[in-house]
Amino acid sequence: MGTIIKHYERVIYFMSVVVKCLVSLQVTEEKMNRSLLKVAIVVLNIYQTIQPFSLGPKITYIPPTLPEDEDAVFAHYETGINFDKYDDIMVDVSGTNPPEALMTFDEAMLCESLRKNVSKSGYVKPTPVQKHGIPIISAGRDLMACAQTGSGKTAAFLLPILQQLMADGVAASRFSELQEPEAIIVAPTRELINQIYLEARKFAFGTCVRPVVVYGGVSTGYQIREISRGCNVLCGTPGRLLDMIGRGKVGLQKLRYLVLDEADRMLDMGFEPDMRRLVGSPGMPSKEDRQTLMFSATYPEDIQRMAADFLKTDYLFLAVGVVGGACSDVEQTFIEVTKFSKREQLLDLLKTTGTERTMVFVETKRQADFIATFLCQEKVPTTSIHGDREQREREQALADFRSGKCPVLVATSVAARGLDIPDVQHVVNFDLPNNIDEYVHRIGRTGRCGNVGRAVSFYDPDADVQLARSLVTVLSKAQQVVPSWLEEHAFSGLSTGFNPPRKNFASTDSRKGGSFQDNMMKSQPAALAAADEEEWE
Ligand SMILES: Nc1ncnc2c1ncn2[C@@H]1O[C@H](COP(=O)(O)OP(=O)(O)OP(=O)(O)O)[C@@H](O)[C@H]1O
Repeated sequence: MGTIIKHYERVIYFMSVVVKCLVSLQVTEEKMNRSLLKVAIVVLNIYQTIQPFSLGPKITYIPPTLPEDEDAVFAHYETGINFDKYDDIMVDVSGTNPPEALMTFDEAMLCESLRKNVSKSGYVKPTPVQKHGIPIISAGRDLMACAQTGSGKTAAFLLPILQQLMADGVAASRFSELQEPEAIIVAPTRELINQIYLEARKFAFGTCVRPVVVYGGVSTGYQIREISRGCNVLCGTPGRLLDMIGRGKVGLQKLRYLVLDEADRMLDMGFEPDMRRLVGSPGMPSKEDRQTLMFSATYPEDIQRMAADFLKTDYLFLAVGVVGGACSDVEQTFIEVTKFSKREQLLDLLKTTGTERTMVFVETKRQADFIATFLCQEKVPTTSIHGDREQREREQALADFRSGKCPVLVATSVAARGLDIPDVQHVVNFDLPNNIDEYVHRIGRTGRCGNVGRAVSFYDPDADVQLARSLVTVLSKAQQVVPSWLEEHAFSGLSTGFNPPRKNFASTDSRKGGSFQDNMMKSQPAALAAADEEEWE
């Protein structure tokens, strides 16, 4: 019986690979007729259903070698016309004796090579989270920070850490079996941690500090070799990090900094046990003996609990902007649709956006494949990213989207969280998410770093009414026009029952007594519906 299942599985696996190839080659209607396409999609669906039960092939993927030339390392975003508006964002720092904020990068007293790297990255002026975060971290304080999407959180923690490591002249012992990094950075998704690594690599360029990244979907042997070549800053997704520690490749004796980025997402994705295992790993310095930094877009009760457990009692709390609020540089529009009209509406919309980079969010992996195939058929160069695609395909999809070869990227939420891709002008919520935090994160893929962007959401009254109130609140707080029909839905009574506000959400430090309760902003704790068995890390 087992053998029959294995054969069956192999056939289905083989067919699914063929379908995926056809999809990625953008096979169009002329080459493959519609009925064949339908059969192909059914096969793919069957494969996706049975795949979780199979052990799957051994992972052998090795990512392409990164270019070493300066132009590639320092390729960056141009800051947008609204970059200076960041200065008007409300900032709240609480806790005892916070250090003074800095106003310029010069005041950060960065060492020469780091200063040069910051300038080559095109950074002229720090963003608010950097102005406040850098001195707090440099002063050795633990930090819990909440700041809006695209506002420069990564550099806020990387710069002071790298500065300290460079000032202390750390250098990784090359070609040693066991590496003992001074800093560990954890983030929930492969793409996000890779992005953080690229930023670290950029700022550490030409210095002795060596960052390394580890995440799922890539050959473990390859990553072990990368670590053994020297590792000062280890960036990783939770599972792979624990794996490397468990295999004795990474020791924690020298650890000075522990950074948990997108902490709320890590909890939503069920990584709390992994986080607790990490801080309880043998050799992990106690919280008194390490500096712990947590970044989160929201500050619900479970994050406060984690902050209390992981951070020193005198940690500082930094809130930049409306926590959980949308970036006002994104123009948000809503179109009332029915489930059956969405596809045609999407096509109409994409015809107006032309070659501008557009991310289309859908709820499920199946839907992502289906919509991407549909768009390719309609001659819109499209690629897709979700947890069922192999790592090689995920990285290729991002590369094709970045380069503009495929200006449309269809994605599930989890795969696209935290992505920082230049020139994403549009975000389309083909399916609205079922919680408001997710909505804010998705639309934050555009309008980054002072640039303007546009988000269009398809609102299906049959499916999305529970989100209406939170949407109205987000729109009003971001000074956007609220359509009257959306307001009607929001206050129709239907909206309330299904969308209980998340308790204890505070945009200020809960140790002050949670003075500001922003109930309207929240929906269910984000046990992500779209998460449907995605493989994140
Ligand atoms: N001071 C600065 N000047 C110019 N560009 C900056 C500055 N700080 C950050 N950036 C750039 O802005 C972009 C967004 O930064 P980053 O990804 O750190 O944002 P984020 O706050 O982590 O966003 P998200 O919450 O969506 O993950 C990056 O491309 C980064 O290099």
